[in-house]
Amino acid sequence: MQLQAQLRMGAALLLGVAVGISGYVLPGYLNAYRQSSRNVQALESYAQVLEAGNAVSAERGPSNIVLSLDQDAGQPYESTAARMARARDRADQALAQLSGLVQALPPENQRRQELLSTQRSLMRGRADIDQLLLHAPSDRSPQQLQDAIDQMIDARKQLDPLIDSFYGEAMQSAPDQAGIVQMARVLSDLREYGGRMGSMLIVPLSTPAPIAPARQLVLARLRGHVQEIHHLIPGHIDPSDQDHEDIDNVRAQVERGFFHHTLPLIDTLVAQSGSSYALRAAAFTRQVMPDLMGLEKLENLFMQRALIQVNRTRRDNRRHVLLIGACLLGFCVFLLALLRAAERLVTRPLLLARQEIINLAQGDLRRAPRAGNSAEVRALHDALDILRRHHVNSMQLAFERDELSRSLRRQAHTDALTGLLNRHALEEITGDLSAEPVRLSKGRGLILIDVDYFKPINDVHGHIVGDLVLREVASRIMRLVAAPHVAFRYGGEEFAILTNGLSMEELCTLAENIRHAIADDEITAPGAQRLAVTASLGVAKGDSTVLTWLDLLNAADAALYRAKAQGRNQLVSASSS
Ligand SMILES: Nc1nc2c(ncn2[C@@H]2O[C@H](COP(=O)(O)OP(=O)(O)OP(=O)(O)O)[C@@H](O)[C@H]2O)c(=O)[nH]1
Repeated sequence: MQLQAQLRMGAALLLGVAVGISGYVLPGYLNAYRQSSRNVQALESYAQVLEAGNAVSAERGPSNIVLSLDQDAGQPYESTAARMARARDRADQALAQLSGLVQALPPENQRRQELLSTQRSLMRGRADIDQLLLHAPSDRSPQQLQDAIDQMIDARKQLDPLIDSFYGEAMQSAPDQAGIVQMARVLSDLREYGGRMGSMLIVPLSTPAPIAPARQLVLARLRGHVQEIHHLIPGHIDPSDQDHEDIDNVRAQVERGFFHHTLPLIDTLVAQSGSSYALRAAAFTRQVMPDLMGLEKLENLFMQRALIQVNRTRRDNRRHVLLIGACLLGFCVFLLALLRAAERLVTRPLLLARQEIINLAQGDLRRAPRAGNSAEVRALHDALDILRRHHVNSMQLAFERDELSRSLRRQAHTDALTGLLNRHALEEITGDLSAEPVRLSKGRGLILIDVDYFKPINDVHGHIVGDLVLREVASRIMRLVAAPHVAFRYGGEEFAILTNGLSMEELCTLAENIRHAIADDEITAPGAQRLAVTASLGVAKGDSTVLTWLDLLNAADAALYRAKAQGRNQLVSASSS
């Protein structure tokens, strides 16, 4: 298997393991993240419904002041009316936000219905109040006043099922925040019960008049509830938690304000029913409102604390999910980079080196393109260079050897004295005449030339002059013999011309020309001696009786013999003999 494929398989295996581990760990964190997101949502919804409840409760305070408008109010009507308008805005905003939450639910859903009836009830209460405000305080009947106040209390009551429902959801979604969720609910209830008790005193204090027995009963019951849930608020709240010093302070304010001021004040006023009240309605409301706001403030702090906690958990879970995802992604990128690096640094250089080796083996000595710069790859390239140099040297040597061999071969076939091909070269063509006869190919002819009376030249003029005569005779023969005919020095003072494609007549003409070329001009020897040289020639051609090289040689030799015998300086053809 290829290295690259093996690397890819290894990377895929590692990736599989990484994905497996992530697949094992990630769902847990993902679920935790989803759960914490649901917790955040449930707590935020719960905080909104509590705010809506508080806002609707809080609208009663300024409304009560506006409605009562007694002499000791100490504040101009306009500023109190503006305060009521702000309270209405706050309630509208809170209900609108809540409406946004339940808007997605189907119209017949319980929550939507409860919210709608709250809003309707609140609108009725406001309409009653606005109607009463059209009259002077002295023209407002106690019953109309009481009805308007009761309508506002009723509007807040309409919201209770919605608060219960979001409370249940928050308790279920964020069980680890159950203590805080419950505490916020307790504070919200205290705020409403306290406000409701106060509102029930407005008409008696405004009129002034005794509190009706039925209302006294309701007041006693509400007072009982408040008493009951008072102990659910711890005296000190999580003192180890440094960012909640505020909570502790506000908690102390609530204890001082609501439990030790508002409640005793209500108790006193209820006890004064039937006699004269120590306070009028507006003054009473102004005293009580800050204590009720303290309860709201404490509740908000609790909810903020819970939201911070669940948001922190959600952020932690999201960070874990992102971290695992990023690790997986990073690992994938790392593996890809590793594969690419392996391809660039190892596989590609190896394949290119392989191609270079193949090229060298095929005799291509050019340097092929290379890749990679690691020490190992550089060592491989060095080895390739060594191989190339060795190859170049080997080829150089082989070339020189071939040259030498060609030169030796040339020398072996050349006659050193005359430069003509020698007898050995002739035998390369005719074959070994002493062995199996070799058949003549068509058109072959042979002229044998023997210098006449050469021995006396040697004897009289010396071998140096003899050699010169032989070179001159060879030179004259060469001038007349051209391809496809070839001249040889056959031995001693004897020459041979192997012809191809000549008729006997053409052979004889050539032979006669050669004879004339030798005989017609004297040869000048050193010392300006002039030597008359002649030669005898025997001519033969392949025919029906001359079939082999040996036959041809014998026929030419016999003709030459006769030329000598007949007086020399002549030619004799085998056909004429
Ligand atoms: N200078 C010289 N002489 C050679 C060479 N080769 C052979 N010879 C001489 O050539 C002579 C040949 O003499 P012969 O065979 O008697 O022939 P010839 O004297 O030419 O007489 P005919 O052929 O009968 O005319 C000998 O004396 C050889 O020594 C050579 O390369 N150089």
